[in-house]
Amino acid sequence: MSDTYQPDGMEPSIPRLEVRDVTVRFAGLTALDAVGFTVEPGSVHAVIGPNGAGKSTCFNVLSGVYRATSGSVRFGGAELTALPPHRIAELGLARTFQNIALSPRLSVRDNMMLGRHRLTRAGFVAAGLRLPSARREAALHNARVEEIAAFVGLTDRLDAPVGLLPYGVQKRVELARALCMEPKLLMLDEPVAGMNGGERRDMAELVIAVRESLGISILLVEHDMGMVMRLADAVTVLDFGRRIADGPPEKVQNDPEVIRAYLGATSETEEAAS
Ligand SMILES: Nc1ncnc2c1ncn2[C@@H]1O[C@H](COP(=O)(O)OP(=O)(O)OP(=O)(O)O)[C@@H](O)[C@H]1O
Repeated sequence: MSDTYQPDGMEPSIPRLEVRDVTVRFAGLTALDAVGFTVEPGSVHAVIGPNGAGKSTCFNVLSGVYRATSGSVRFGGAELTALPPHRIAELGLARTFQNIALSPRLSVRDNMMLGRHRLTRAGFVAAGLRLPSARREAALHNARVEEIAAFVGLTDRLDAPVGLLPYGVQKRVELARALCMEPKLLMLDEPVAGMNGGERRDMAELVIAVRESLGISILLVEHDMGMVMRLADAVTVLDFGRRIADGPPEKVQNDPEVIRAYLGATSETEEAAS
């Protein structure tokens, strides 16, 4: 991993993300019930909770995939709740997905180039005709992709088709592609799900490196408690769509309602399995 990676073309200021009273209803089911939290600039903020608590719904609202029934999400001066996903991405929110969402036949380089799409100025025609301006721009994007690949430790995989890479490396490519968007807020949906111990440690180190090198905010949904407690500056806990706790990890970890929600979830799972 290189430590020379620097922000590129970013405004120096990272906006605060303010989620206020967000409610999402699906035909009779309240997936999020007046949920609120704030992601401070440059912090790592985790959203945790038992299965079905509303974590993915929350991510989907922030990235514009789902529309909130009510409530507000502000990123600096911008209200996000009425915006489509590509506009939210343009404002500097980039995300990864719980299930890998890469093009498996394309190389790592091409998948990362797709992440640069919103930053590409040359029009379709100029690019198609290979005009000098478009070629110069492509070269700059390629150089940036190589820089980011070096940072996340993917240099020797750049030309490999993503589908042939081990799972842990594919998750790393997803994160690299999100970084290619030059985000101000990086949203990671279960970044270590399905990984073995070594891969988990590598990913945790990478998240720390992103925060330290770039100073961007990171919002994390994660089941791995060890990872959350180690990485997060602040934790929001959801249960049945409601926020039941919010604060620094050590405070949240000892909160009786949080312990009850997790123990309840465990005993229900055990009952279902028996
Ligand atoms: N598109 C949808 N249509 C209907 N119900 C949905 C939809 N998406 C989520 N839900 C419901 O909303 C609730 C919250 O789901 P969500 O996936 O946000 O939880 P989660 O905390 O991410 O769970 P997990 O940890 O299992 O991923 C669940 O009851 C789920 O079934």
